[in-house]
Amino acid sequence: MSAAAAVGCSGFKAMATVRSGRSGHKPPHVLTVAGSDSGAGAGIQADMKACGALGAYCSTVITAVTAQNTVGVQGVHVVPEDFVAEQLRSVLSDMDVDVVKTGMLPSISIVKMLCRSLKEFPVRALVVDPVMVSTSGDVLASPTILAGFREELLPMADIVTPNLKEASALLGGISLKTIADMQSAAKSIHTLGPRTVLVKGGDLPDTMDAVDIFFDGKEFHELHGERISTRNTHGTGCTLASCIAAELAKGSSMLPAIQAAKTFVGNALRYSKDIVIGRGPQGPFDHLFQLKSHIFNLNSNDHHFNPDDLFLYAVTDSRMNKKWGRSITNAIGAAIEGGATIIQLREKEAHTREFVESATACMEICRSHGVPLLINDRIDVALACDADGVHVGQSDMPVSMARSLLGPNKIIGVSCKTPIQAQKAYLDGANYIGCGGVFPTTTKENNPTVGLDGLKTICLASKLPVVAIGGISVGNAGDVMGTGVPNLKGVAVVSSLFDRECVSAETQRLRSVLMDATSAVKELS
Ligand SMILES: Nc1ncnc2c1ncn2[C@@H]1O[C@H](COP(=O)(O)OP(=O)(O)OP(=O)(O)O)[C@@H](O)[C@H]1O
Ligand SMILES: Cc1ncc(CO)c(N)n1
Ligand SMILES: [Mg+2]
Repeated sequence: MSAAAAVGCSGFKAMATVRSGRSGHKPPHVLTVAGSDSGAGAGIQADMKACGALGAYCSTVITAVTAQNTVGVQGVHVVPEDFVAEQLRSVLSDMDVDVVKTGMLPSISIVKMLCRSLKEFPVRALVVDPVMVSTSGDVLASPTILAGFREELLPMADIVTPNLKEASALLGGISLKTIADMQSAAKSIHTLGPRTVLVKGGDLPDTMDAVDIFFDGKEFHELHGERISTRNTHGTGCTLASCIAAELAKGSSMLPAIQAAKTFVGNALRYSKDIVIGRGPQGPFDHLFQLKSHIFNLNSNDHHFNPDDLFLYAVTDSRMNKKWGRSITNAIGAAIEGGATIIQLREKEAHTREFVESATACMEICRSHGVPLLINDRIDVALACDADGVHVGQSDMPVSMARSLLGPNKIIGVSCKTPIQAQKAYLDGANYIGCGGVFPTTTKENNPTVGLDGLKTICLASKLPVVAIGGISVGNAGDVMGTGVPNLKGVAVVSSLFDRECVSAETQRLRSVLMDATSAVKELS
């Protein structure tokens, strides 16, 4: 059984904070067992930077020292097996390691000794990057380690992350040229014993996207990312595996960990695409870009998106506020008081200055209540007031562009009327979709409705959580939630809250209708 299967990956978070014997805070901890890269783009150096950037502590057991630069690998000095064992003992006997990540393991005896150490000191998850050949084509481990991988290390792994050449080597040298080849390779490698497999497509020829294939033992997931045109891709593989390890150590389950890792690599490449380090063909990238770019800054107060936030989604409308003589801050304050779980500012007429000022004031209110605030359409306003994200329509800025401007941590929602739009939203990196208009509404002109049947069809096609919108009120919200589709997480409303005299009382009424409908659905299922 794999290391994490014994305790269950999803239980990480609860355990991570209580394990330390001493009082105080134990950071998530990744141990990397890998080789040193003197050029510092890959290997141990990449692992430490990647884990640090994602907020995990990284200890290091060095298996080999390489003389390496942007031209290639000039030399390899293997650390004696006994001394690798001693390093492992030093770290594992003293520190509470959550996740072990392996990189360059230069000999079969080191592979076998590592497996013995992991049996003596079990950890919660094992991430195996089966480093054999770098993208530059240099051989980093002798083919004799393949037997050690197949027989001992892979059966203990929670995930193994071969690139195309490594996947081919693990399977006896078969050729891998297409996504279909990658899928069948992932399935075959799974039979060697790892709990899950990620075949990385960074080196797949003739692809517009950087596509990786994840196989969890049952299903395939195709992970797409924009292919960044740059020479600085040295160390992408090490970084991806370390990011997965860091996310697992922080408490994530596997698929979200991989998605976060892929987003990190894509953003790092994008940020570093023009940096020049070294004279050779393949340069390192900047793992610490988040320190330099506010756009990618992970240290902001961003609200971590939880699909349940979509339960009662209040969307403001300046005309209604004017009609009832309320300020926007009073309107959202009342909605939050009544139980709104997320707010969107939809200001189609406001001047930019006024919009930024009121959005900043709303942000303060929302943050103090732990309720996320999104801005409709205006990425610039969302950035200016450090909102939690944006909601865009099909004719607003494309989701992929909004994602690269806002960075990986902001929430992006997109309005979808068709299954194709819903699928695209997922591939482009949105967090949720808004589906509608479900019923006719006066808030939005010329808005064809999809009805409850259309809503259901789109929910079933969507891999993202869905919030229903359009003509929803206390009278029909029960029917909407009563459709019982699992990824329908809530309803978004405008006039049924804000075109009323008492916003907080209306919000409360709607909340109780939604609660009743969801408990009725739960009872039925
Ligand atoms: N140019 C690129 N743009 C975007 N993503 C990329 C690019 N190149 C690689 N990736 C992504 O980086 C990750 C690592 O994949 P890759 O196939 O390059 O691994 P690797 O060959 O083991 O890396 P290396 O040997 O350079 O450390 C994958 O998620 C892949 O899709
Ligand atoms: C030390 C080391 N580990 C892994 C890789 C794979 O990129 C590399 N080039 N060097
Ligand atoms: Mg590569």
